[in-house]
Amino acid sequence: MNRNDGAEGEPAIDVRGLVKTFGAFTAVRDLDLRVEPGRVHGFLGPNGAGKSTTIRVLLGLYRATAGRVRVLGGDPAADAARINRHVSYVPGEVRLWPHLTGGQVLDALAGLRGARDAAAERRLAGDFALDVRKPVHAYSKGNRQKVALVAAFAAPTRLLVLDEPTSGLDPLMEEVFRRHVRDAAAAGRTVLLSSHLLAEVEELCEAVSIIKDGRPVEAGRLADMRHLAASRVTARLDAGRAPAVLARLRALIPDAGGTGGDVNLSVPRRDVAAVLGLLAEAGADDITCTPARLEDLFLRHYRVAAR
Ligand SMILES: Nc1ncnc2c1ncn2[C@@H]1O[C@H](COP(=O)(O)OP(=O)(O)OP(=O)(O)O)[C@@H](O)[C@H]1O
Repeated sequence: MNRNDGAEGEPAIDVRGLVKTFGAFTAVRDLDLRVEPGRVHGFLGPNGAGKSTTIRVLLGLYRATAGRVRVLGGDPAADAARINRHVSYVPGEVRLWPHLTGGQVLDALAGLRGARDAAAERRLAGDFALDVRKPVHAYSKGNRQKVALVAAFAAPTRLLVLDEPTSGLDPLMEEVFRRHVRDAAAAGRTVLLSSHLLAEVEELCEAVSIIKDGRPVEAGRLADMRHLAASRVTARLDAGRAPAVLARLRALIPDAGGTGGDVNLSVPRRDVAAVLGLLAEAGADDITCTPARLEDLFLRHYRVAAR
């Protein structure tokens, strides 16, 4: 398989109507996931939402119960070995051969893949401050994760599937990780990133898919989602005038309310200018406007999931 395999412009990952059951339990239902080539795509959802299960189907480790799954133009259920030569995978909990050194693990992984870029491995091990001479059993969780990340980024692959890859990394190494994700995308590689670090997702991902209880709840470009998210507007009004001003605000924000003269509003972006104008005209003091944070949008989905 080379870069020209598959139809031109075909998504790197194209999942339609995926269902995965374990006995009577349905872990994933009716999931669509489309990841464009050369993009960093966030895959989000609360614990147990079905992210790792979906990823295992993409890698050919689990067989889909129903649905259509295409990875790099192929079917992982039929062709996992061929597809996975072009895929780097990092799980959240990295298990390695305990008696090998980090360097020997890198040798073994490259041997299994049949392709290697040793210079890139050395550079990455340096960036991640990984001592490859140590045996795996002497590594911390973070260091085991670094071995997997060095192997993943250094391998000459087209797709990186990263399942909570930074859960053991300290903030400095997390920054090194982000730099390499950006470099991978700049080099035309595709990244599927499952993460609970919403700031990481917000910084790295151009698009996200959010799932809960195995079902898709939101998918799209982050720029569009930011546009949909609401800004927070607060202000202090003269208590006597507050009821009249709130009545006018309700024409724009139906659930606008306040205690005494304090107002605290969640305002869709398109209404921000009108609301600020109205408050200024009403002589409000201490007006603040905090732009939409994607984290609020993500957490809303998480909270709904927790109910
Ligand atoms: N092999 C299995 N057999 C039975 N149930 C499973 C199996 N693997 C996963 N599940 C169940 O499927 C659901 C989805 O699990 P999954 O690990 O895919 O979630 P996740 O989104 O990756 O969660 P987390 O963020 O906690 O890693 C969970 O309820 C889990 O218990």
